[in-house]
Amino acid sequence: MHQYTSEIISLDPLVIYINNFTSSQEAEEFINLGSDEFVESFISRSRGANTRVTGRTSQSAPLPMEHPLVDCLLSRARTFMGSMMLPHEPFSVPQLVRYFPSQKYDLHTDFWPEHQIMNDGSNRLFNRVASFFVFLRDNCTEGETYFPLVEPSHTDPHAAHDFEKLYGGKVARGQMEGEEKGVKFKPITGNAVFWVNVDEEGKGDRRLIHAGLPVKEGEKIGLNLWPRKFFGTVDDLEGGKKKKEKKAWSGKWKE
Ligand SMILES: O=C(O)CCC(=O)C(=O)O
Ligand SMILES: [Fe+2]
Repeated sequence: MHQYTSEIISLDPLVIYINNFTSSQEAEEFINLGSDEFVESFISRSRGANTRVTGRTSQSAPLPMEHPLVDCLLSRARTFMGSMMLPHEPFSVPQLVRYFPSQKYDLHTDFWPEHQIMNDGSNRLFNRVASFFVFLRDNCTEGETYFPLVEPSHTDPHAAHDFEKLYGGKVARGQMEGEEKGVKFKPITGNAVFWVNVDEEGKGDRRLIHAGLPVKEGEKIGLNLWPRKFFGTVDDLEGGKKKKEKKAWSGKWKE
């Protein structure tokens, strides 16, 4: 039986740190399962073709969902989510992401501003209701995952300066334009960050913008798990009418 522990970082929006979400051995096995498949990362746009952009310079690789180890991890993630996920709601294909020195992923959200259409012919709409980002290889300096708009929930404001001590250096305050802002998570093999992207009505929460900060030295590998939630069908949305074309939106915060 695999054991992990969790710590709430922020209640609203909900961000949870998970210790030992995978063992180091599992982490290496996930890397091995995907490492032949690495290609330059692209950004999945709301509409239109996926594109390569300068804001994401990493490589990505899908993991085979039917592999018993991947299936086991997805069940672990499903159990973690409890009633947030209905039994018929699936995960997207898990995605490894790898960074070498100076590679990064600029600020973006993991949800789409417009729900996506399932490609199984059902016409159901879905979005990435939450995200798990699991650190699988931490052989690097810097390369933290940074959330500029998430402030840690403190019951005692005087405890703020003890922040790093509180989380044993795994979580630190971030900086933006010279000011202390948000939180950043240090890559530590096996540990994960979980957050909720989309509310019950299907509205995305832009406070969850985040970035993979540039790796300074070494190599960082992470794994994205994206639980999908269904929000009706195309027919509910359009009332049978053809929808107007909207400008593609990549989930990127700024150009
Ligand atoms: O590499 C990171 O720290 C974050 C990666 C990420 O946000 C993503 O792949 O969507
Ligand atoms: Fe992301």
